[in-house]
Order: sequence, then structure tokens, then C-alpha cells
Amino acid sequence: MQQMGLGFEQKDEILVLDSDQSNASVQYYPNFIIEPEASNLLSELLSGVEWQAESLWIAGKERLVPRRVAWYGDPDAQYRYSGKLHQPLPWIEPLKRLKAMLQSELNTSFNSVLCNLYRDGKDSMGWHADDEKELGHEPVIASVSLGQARAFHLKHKTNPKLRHKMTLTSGSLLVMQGTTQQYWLHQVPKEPNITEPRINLTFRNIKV
Ligand SMILES: O=C(O)CCC(=O)C(=O)O
Ligand SMILES: [Fe+2]
Repeated sequence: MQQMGLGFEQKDEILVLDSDQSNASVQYYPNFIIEPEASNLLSELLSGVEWQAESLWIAGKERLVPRRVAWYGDPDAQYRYSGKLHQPLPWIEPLKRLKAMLQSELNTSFNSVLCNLYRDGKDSMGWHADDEKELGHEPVIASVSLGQARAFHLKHKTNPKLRHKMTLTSGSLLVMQGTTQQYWLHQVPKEPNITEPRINLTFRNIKV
């Protein structure tokens, strides 16, 4: 079996938002998965994940969300997103492997992962917080990015001066925890010039 990078080293940690100043706790590890593992994992997941089109009701009309999605997890980890209840698909090997790595690095447990495929720069995710009640109080969300680097924006829900823009590169890990989801929103904006795909995996722990 191919060997995956052993996860981040302490020196690679970048503190993005610090709870003392901003009511958010966001850390970025640019080298969580190194090459060639990141590229291998990208191709494995592009073909191995059961990517689905997802629709949403907006103002009485059903619209496709601008990305492909898939939800994997333990059988009891049901999750509501885009207004619908989702039954998890059973874990596949590469996702199980990543989950184990994250659990030991972050010393927490996850029972599910939301996979998002941004086929090109026309795909995106609008402003939102991952604050569904199933995630519990102060959830830890571990977000792994593979493939095309994309912009990621954070903004405080009420203070317009508090904003943060960053680029999530291939193999990186972004951890959002503490009161981040309570006080902040995040988005992946469209970047029309981008033609290459990106996969993002957000590992979560659904309270069952
Ligand atoms: O694609 C990303 O980096 C973010 C995904 C996200 O916010 C989510 O799945 O809730
Ligand atoms: Fe999110």
C-alpha cells in the first residue's frame, strides 16, 4: 500500500484567527499531506467518491448547487445540509485513512465527512456557518483540500471590520473550532478563470 505523509509538523502551523481577539479559533497547516500523496489522493477521490448533484429550494424554485457533493460516515451519522436529511455512504478506504490521521493529529473524533467537488472556478460555496445543531456546541471541523488552490474567505457575523482572506492549497488542512461557527461565516467564492478541479473534505462529528 502506498504510504501517506505522516501529517503536519508543529512548525507548519499557521494561526489564522485567535480566540482572544476575534472569537474564532482557526489554524492552517499547509503541508498536512505532501506530494505525491496529495495528487494521488485527488485522483483516487475524483474517481472513487460517489459524486452527486445536489439541489436546493430557493424562492420556490429548485436549483442545483454549484458543486458536486457526497456524504460518508458511520451509519448513524445522519446530517442535514442544503435543507435535506442525508444518509451517509459507507466509508471508503482513502477517507477512512484520512479520518484516522486527523483523529490522532487533532486528538478528537470524527464520524463523518462532507466531500465537495469544485469542478472549476465556476463552482463555489456561498457564505454560511457550519452551525447546525447536530454538530453540537463548539464543533471541531477539519477541512482538507486537494487539487486546485482556491480562495477561502472568513467574515465576522456582525463586525464588518473583521474579515480574513486566504488561499487553501493542495494537501492543506484548515481547522475551525471553538466559537468560530457561532461568530463567523465562511465562503469559497467563484474564480471564473480557474479551469482545474478541487476537492474539499470537511470531517465532522455528528452528535447521534
Ligand atoms: O471548500 C471549502 O474549503 C469549504 C467547504 C465548507 O465550508 C463546507 O463544506 O461546509
Ligand atoms: Fe463550511
